[in-house]
Amino acid sequence: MKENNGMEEQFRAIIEAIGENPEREGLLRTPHRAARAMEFLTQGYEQDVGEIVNGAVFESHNDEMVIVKDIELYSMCEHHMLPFIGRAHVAYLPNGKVIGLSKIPRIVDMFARRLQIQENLTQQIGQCLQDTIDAKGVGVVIEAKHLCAMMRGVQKQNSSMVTSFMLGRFREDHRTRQEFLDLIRRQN
Ligand SMILES: Nc1nc2c(ncn2[C@@H]2O[C@H](COP(=O)(O)OP(=O)(O)OP(=O)(O)O)[C@@H](O)[C@H]2O)c(=O)[nH]1
Ligand SMILES: [Zn+2]
Repeated sequence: MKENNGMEEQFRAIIEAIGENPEREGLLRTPHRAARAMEFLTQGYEQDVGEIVNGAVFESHNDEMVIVKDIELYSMCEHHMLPFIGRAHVAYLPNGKVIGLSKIPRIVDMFARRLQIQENLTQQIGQCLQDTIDAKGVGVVIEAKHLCAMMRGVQKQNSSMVTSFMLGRFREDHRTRQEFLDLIRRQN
């Protein structure tokens, strides 16, 4: 964790700028808490994929599609610094190698814990997985709700954004893409 990088003072200034009193009891430790929270929510900048994957790439002759679906996703939009929240579905076709199951949600979190737009987040997850296991194809779909469009702005509570990124066989072969989309739509 970064120490004393000025964030606490900046949060104190924001509290003052909105007309609140940073000295009142309930807000005394808020700059500290908010800075810690922001550091957590942006810790993806400090992480790298080598550390996260930690060598958990295994040889396998299985060449059927692997899907990890319904990965909870919490990120922050880079335009308003408000959360967007949803689910990521990640699939790949192995090419002699598979990745440790837990590593896919870890890769999702590494990119989600940065300031993002959903399209770039989707692409970065897919490209990172491809670079790590050299798969025959990779597919990523993210469905998310953006608080910047719910709490403020257009104030639409029921719309969500769906983005996808397909590489290799998922891009070239519509049956592979369809199989992925069908499997993530199923309830179980
Ligand atoms: N494509 C994309 N747009 C996003 C994402 N997150 C937020 N936005 C949009 O970014 C845009 C920024 O538009 P601006 O007009 O510069 O900002 P604004 O005045 O706050 O816009 P409104 O949200 O429409 O009030 C808005 O349309 C947001 O809905 C995202 O992940 N992807
Ligand atoms: Zn936004």
